[in-house]
Amino acid sequence: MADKIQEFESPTMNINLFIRHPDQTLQQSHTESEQQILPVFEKLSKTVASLRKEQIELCNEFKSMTADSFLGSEVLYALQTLGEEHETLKKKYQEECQMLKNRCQLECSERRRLYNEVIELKGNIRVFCRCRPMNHDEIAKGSTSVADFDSAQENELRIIGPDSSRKQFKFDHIFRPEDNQEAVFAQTSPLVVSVLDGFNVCIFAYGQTGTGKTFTMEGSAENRGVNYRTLEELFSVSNERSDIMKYQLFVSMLEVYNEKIKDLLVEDAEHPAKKLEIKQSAEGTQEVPGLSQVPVNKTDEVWELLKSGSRVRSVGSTNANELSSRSHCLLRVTVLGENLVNGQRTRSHLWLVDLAGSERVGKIEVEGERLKESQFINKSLSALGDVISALASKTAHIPYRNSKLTHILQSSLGGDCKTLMFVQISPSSADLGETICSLNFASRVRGIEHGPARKQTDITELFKYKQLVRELENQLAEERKTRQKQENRALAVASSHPLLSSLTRSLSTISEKRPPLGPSSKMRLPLRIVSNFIPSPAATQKPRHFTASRFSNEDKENRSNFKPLSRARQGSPAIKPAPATTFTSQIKPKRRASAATFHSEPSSRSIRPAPTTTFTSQIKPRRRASVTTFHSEPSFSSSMMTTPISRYSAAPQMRSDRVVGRQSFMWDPQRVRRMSLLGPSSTPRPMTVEATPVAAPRSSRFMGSPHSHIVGSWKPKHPTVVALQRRQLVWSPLKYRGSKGDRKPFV
Ligand SMILES: Nc1ncnc2c1ncn2[C@@H]1O[C@H](COP(=O)(O)OP(=O)(O)OP(=O)(O)O)[C@@H](O)[C@H]1O
Repeated sequence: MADKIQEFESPTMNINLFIRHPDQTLQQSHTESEQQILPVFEKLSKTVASLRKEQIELCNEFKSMTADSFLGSEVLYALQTLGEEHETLKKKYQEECQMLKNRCQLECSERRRLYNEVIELKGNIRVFCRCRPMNHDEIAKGSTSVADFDSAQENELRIIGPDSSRKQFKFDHIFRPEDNQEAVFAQTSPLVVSVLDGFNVCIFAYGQTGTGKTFTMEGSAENRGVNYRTLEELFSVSNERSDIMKYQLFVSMLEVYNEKIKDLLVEDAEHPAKKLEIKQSAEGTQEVPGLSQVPVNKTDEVWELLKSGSRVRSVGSTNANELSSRSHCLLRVTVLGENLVNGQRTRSHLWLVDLAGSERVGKIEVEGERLKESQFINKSLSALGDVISALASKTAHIPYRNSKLTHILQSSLGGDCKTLMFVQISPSSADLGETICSLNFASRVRGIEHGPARKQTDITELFKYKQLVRELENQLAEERKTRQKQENRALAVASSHPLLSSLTRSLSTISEKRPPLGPSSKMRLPLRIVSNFIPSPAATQKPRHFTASRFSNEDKENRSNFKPLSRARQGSPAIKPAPATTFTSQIKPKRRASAATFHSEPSSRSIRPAPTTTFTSQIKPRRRASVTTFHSEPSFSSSMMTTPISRYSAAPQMRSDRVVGRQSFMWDPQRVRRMSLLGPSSTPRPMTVEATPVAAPRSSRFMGSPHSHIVGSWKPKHPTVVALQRRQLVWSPLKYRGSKGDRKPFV
């Protein structure tokens, strides 16, 4: 039994214990009962064996088990499908994200591009004019309104002179006295929003004291101005864009008073801990280390902040304004932007500037401290004018550092920055002079942005004409060569024949005396004159005559009459008209023309048809004309004819205002443009301007006309020559000579 027990290793201890009971007495006593236990034991053994077998099977089964053993094929398929779907969706999501990212980038750049285009079209420098209502004082004193608004022309304004003449001004927008702050901001908001797109923007209010600069920029609690509305708009737009953009806005407020910078947002602005200076950062931007920068998150906190800043601002009483701003107040809004999709970050500034009054020192009768303030104000406003002028003429050096005002605004004036100027005016007849000055300055600022485009057009035209001239030159040279060869051949044949020797000699003599095929070297290139004279269409239509009743600021002719930004107003010398003008240009081939000389000739000496104005050109080969010579002939009736040069000649910025006798002077279009902006005069422009210089005796050297027989005998064949000759604006002595005196060569 024991052996049997040993034979079977019971799977359970209980069974073993039961079988291997050690008590011998029990063993003996149970001997009899063994027979009874045996069948049970066998039964149990069988059970154990079967269990053991089952266990082995289970073990094997377990060992051979895989994932498939647990799941049915449907479940597996479903899982596989889900996995694939998951992968597809993940891929799609990633693609969508990429597309969104690209779209955001595209939208951003597209928005920037479109906005840039609009601004480019409208001009990077935009000018809005705002006329305030008449105040009680002015009405009480019996002043009348000089501002005449045309309901049909929204952006035009006429100023009525003392003699009832009207001077017309045109701006990007004109706000009338009845226009409220909301209307003003509606026009301004597109520009301010571009700061959220990463552009630097500068908005400034310019004008005489008491015309509403502070009203426009700051406003009052009931009539909030551009500053507050700007921040309100920035909050609103940044909220709209919150799903793709995150913005942080900071506000700084400072004033430039007597060329010193004062932080208006510190506790004790009157006693600053440190002197504030402008420093250039590593990125090249202008920073004011130590200037407080307050983060702003909602409109509620902004108004109080702005008010606290303006309370500290330097104001003083002048006879022109009870609370006159004696400093330039600058509010800077710094925008930090982060594109949540592509992580792109931007940092841009918006400057909102309330300039100090631009009135004349004499006008406000200041002295002492006020006078000193006014001088500083004058200086910085002049510097601002210089910067704008230099930006317009695209000169390499922009004089930003000439004043604290321009230096601090350096990163926000010029380049692809957007600039908006509010020119503020008073409607009162008592302020007429100042109003005209402000409007003239604003017109010049507005005219600036169209400069480069005009210049390009001119360059294209010039290039076209130069090409034509070059073609003509080549053609003439070719023809001359061929002709020379023919003559040489004929002479050689003639000289080889004894009977013709005498004739050969005669021919040689004739050949020497004979004119060349084309015009002589002196008059060969009349067309080169086109590089100097590209008369404007107007020049061929009607004379320019500025009178008291007609002085449109649209007319670029009045550049000659520009007044400066400076308040040191002086009268500009009026240029007296000559009764008639003959422009005689002597341009020598292969030399460039860069200067002009005027000549005046008494009528008695004139040999040209009296009623016309004649351009005589002499061009010598292998010289580029560096001097263009002008003659004025009193006998000619077309005294008002205007050419580009004659226009410039009338400009005070030419090195010679008047032409006396034969005189040469250089002119530089950039200088003309710059000086025209800030010329020496700042008084209202004279009502009459003549474009023609004072007549002076003409040099006899230019009295003679090209030889008629040459002109008459030479007929150009080349289509370019023929076409060029037909052009009205190109004067050719050949054409004139061929006219037998009955044709007017230049009208
Ligand atoms: N468009 C307007 N509507 C109503 N009131 C105006 C308007 N413009 C200006 N004013 C009022 O004219 C007065 C002078 O305006 P403001 O102080 O803004 O002039 P300013 O040009 O800033 O003068 P300064 O250069 O001396 O600081 C203020 O009382 C102002 O409320």
